[in-house]
Amino acid sequence: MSTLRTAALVGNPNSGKSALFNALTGARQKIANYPGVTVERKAGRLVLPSGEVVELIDLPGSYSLDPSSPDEEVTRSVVEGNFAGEAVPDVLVVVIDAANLEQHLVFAQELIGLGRPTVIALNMIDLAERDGLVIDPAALSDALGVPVVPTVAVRKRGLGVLLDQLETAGSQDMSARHQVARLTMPERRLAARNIAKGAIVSESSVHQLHAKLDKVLLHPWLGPVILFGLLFVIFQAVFAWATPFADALDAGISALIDLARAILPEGIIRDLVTEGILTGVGSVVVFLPQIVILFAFILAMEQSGYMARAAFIMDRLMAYVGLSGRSFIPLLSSFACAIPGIMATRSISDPKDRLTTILIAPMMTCSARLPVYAVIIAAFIPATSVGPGIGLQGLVMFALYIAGIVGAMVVALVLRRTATKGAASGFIMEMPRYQWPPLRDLAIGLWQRAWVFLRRAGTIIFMATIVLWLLLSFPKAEIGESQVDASFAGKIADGLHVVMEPIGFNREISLALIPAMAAREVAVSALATTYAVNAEDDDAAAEGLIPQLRAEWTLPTALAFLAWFVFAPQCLSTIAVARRETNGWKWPAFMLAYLFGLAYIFAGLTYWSAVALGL
Ligand SMILES: Nc1nc2c(ncn2[C@@H]2O[C@H](COP(=O)(O)OP(=O)(O)OP(=O)(O)O)[C@@H](O)[C@H]2O)c(=O)[nH]1
Ligand SMILES: [Mg+2]
Repeated sequence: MSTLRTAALVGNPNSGKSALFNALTGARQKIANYPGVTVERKAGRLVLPSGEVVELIDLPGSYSLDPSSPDEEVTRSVVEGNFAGEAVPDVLVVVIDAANLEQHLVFAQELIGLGRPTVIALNMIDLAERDGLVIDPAALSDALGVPVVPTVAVRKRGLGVLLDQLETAGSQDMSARHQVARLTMPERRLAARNIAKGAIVSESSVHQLHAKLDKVLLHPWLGPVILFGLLFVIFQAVFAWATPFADALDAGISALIDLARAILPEGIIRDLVTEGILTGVGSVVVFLPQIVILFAFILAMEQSGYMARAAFIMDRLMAYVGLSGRSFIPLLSSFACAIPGIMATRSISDPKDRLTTILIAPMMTCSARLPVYAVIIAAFIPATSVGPGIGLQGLVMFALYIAGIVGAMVVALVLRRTATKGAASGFIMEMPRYQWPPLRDLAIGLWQRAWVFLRRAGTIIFMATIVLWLLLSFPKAEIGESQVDASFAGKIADGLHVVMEPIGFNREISLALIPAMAAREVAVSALATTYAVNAEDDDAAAEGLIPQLRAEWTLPTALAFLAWFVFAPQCLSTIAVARRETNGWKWPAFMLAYLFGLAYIFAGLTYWSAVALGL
């Protein structure tokens, strides 16, 4: 039982609670410029000027204490002290957006009305100033009866004063609070308008540029064209810009392998290090530059406010398949990884909308597929240009991403008429303001992404590679027999190959699919290790994965392999999260079955069409 005082950050979505949480506790919670980023309660610690340690809780944004979605339910239960194992927070830090004063004061009053020690963080004061708003915090404080501290969470401005107020919050005068508590919703709205009016000293309209920007970016047909154009550019960049860095990494790994060969005595250990660890893990690590480039774009789009516009543009498209734009943000998060994507569905209020979104999230191309796609594309798709500045490789990558999206939309359409039948719910999302992505946040975000990727390489991929190498290396082959044929892994692969052969998969692919259930990238490291073990001598092994793929695979097989990865639910953690979020095995089992079914069918169709076309 902790005896620390607790303070909870509450307020409307996108007011900067998590940014403030990070600034106060040194944590690295995800922040992004659209509502609904935080979906769970998160705790951290901060130290007051007196030396007292306080537990700070970051909460999902909410519009009222009357929850309309699972994430808002978390906020209410924490604030009201009903959250399992947790007492009522001692202090509420209500975070409001200075440039959206009127809207944010509605919920703020409801919170003040609870009659608990409360401090208001008047956040984003910098954006209010940029937009030509001058606000008088003292007037606001008088009207609300609680301390108001202007802050800029992302620049750590105003934090000292905020901490001082937290220190003394326990001795606040509560006498005026009961008046606020009795207000009805319409009365609160009216009061919010009046209080905001009274606190705004001056206002000039410099919104014009942003309004013009919205006219273009949200235009009925120009908007989608710009969005798809942008996605297109992103995938071109992923290939074009990454090459020099990837080549350098590749050269570094080859040098390491040569070094290991030179210093280690011939034997099992040397083989494990060169064929297993360095070849396997290295084959995935070379994709770091592409991952970083992809995320640089995603983070910039999130922070600038464009992502919410993209959701708005997609809303119409999503309505056709029975989903709302609300699903867009979780689906978009799934491009990084389906796990946070599925968790982000907590901000969807309609349960059937939410379930459908969970079920299709794994079809969004997560970043773990990037190495798989990239290695096959590099091996089989020529690096030619199909137009000014348009490379064929980037185009194929773009097509694979689109295939996932189209597949997901078709499945949603079918599900919404069958398993998760229901009408599409309306879309209400406030558009965040545009702003330049803070460079520091961008750098931190990229660093985190790169670290997640490298950590996977160092843990899951490392372990899977070692296990696979052992299974591939024993029992030892007789003279004249291939090592893979003789090995345990070879026997396992032979079994699975019977099922996979009709869709053009060879034995190495069949084998790689098994460890890839742990993480998709393992498919690449598994292939690299298998070919390295099978190579006749060190020189053949040193050639690298891509020449070996070219030598061993036909083009139809390579294309079928890509099609498989568009659909296959190749990652157990996703299934586990789906189980947690749907409270049972029914839906994850359904997800597993339909995704494997689609993967098999589409890989097969791709293979047979390619063979028929004589590719
Ligand atoms: N300019 C400026 N931007 C800010 C400030 N505080 C937060 N932001 C930005 O506002 C956006 C939203 O911040 P978050 O901390 O994710 O907001 P939140 O309240 O946690 O949002 P939810 O988790 O969705 O409820 C991010 O893009 C931040 O970089 C601020 O004081 N000034
Ligand atoms: Mg947040």
